[in-house]
Amino acid sequence: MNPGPVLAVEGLTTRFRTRRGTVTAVDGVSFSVGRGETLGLVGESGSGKSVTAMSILRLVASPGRIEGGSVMLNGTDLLQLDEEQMRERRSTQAALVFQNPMTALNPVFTVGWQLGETLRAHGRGDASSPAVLQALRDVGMPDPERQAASFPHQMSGGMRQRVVIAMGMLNEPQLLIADEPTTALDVTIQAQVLDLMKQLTHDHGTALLLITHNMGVIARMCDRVAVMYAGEIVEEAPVDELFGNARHPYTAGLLQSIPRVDQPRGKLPTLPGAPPDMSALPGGCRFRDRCPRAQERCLSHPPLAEVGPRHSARCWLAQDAAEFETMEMSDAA
Ligand SMILES: Nc1ncnc2c1ncn2[C@@H]1O[C@H](COP(=O)(O)OP(=O)(O)OP(=O)(O)O)[C@@H](O)[C@H]1O
Repeated sequence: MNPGPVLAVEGLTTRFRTRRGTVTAVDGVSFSVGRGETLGLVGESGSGKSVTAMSILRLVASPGRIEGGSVMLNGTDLLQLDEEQMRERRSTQAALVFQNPMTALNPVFTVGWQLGETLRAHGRGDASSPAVLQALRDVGMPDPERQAASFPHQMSGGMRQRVVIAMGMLNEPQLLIADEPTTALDVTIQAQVLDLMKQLTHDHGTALLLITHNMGVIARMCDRVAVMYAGEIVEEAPVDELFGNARHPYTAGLLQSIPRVDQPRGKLPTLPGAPPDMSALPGGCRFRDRCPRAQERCLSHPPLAEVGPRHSARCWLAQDAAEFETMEMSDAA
């Protein structure tokens, strides 16, 4: 039996209707994440990554509204549930980790008490349950008894993020969404927290949607990558394929902007230009104005189409090249 993906997002569209105009932050986005798999969602600031995450869990606040698509979590469309059913799914099947752990932690209660509350909400124990100390041990806390009795402000940023991950994993969710989970941490701590998430999701078979603007994080963590630009997915591929054979000029640009150890400080290549105004999107390819390879044809909007095995790109040139390669292969056969 094929159990299907844990998360399957199809045609997700979320808009903000503001006085200054309508912003289509997420525009027909589709992807899926399987059990134990990590999908990276990468793109520059403002490309729609966080709104995608919030839309999946129906946490978009007004004036934002999900206006189309489906979000299947284990075969159930979350967009069709009532608020009560949705709350239940959020607490039992999915967990969120944000950049700032203090958004998930309450400053006036001890860490042990807060972990206990998570258990209690599901009738699985309380602060005195051995599961609390075990959860802290699982995320590599050196002295779980002492940490359980601590308040969040008495911990370092890295330790707090470990507590949030412990809290998220306590109910063994099938889906974990992590939005820039390590951006606020020191580089060495970042690596430790990422490795911890990788190990926990691997051990529990959790599907992980990892949002970041950092290609280095993607390389370290992901099985597959979806690249977002101006509200759309512009390329998707397995991680090695994307790094070795990027087909969309935007992805190629992002890859060039990865800091390299042999690069003198301050000489970071960045993508020239800026993303389009999301309330006045141009017709055609949205990357056109920044694209070194733009042509007349890019005035019409390219679909996201297959350019190789498990590899798709929203670019006319990439699609032409893929067609040419297929023709050459069939000629050779
Ligand atoms: N409350 C809001 N009202 C109006 N527009 C919004 C609101 N929240 C988000 N947006 C718009 O939605 C778009 C996508 O934002 P989003 O936060 O998802 O980007 P992002 O890729 O996650 O960026 P970052 O990496 O900076 O978090 C942006 O153009 C933003 O201006």
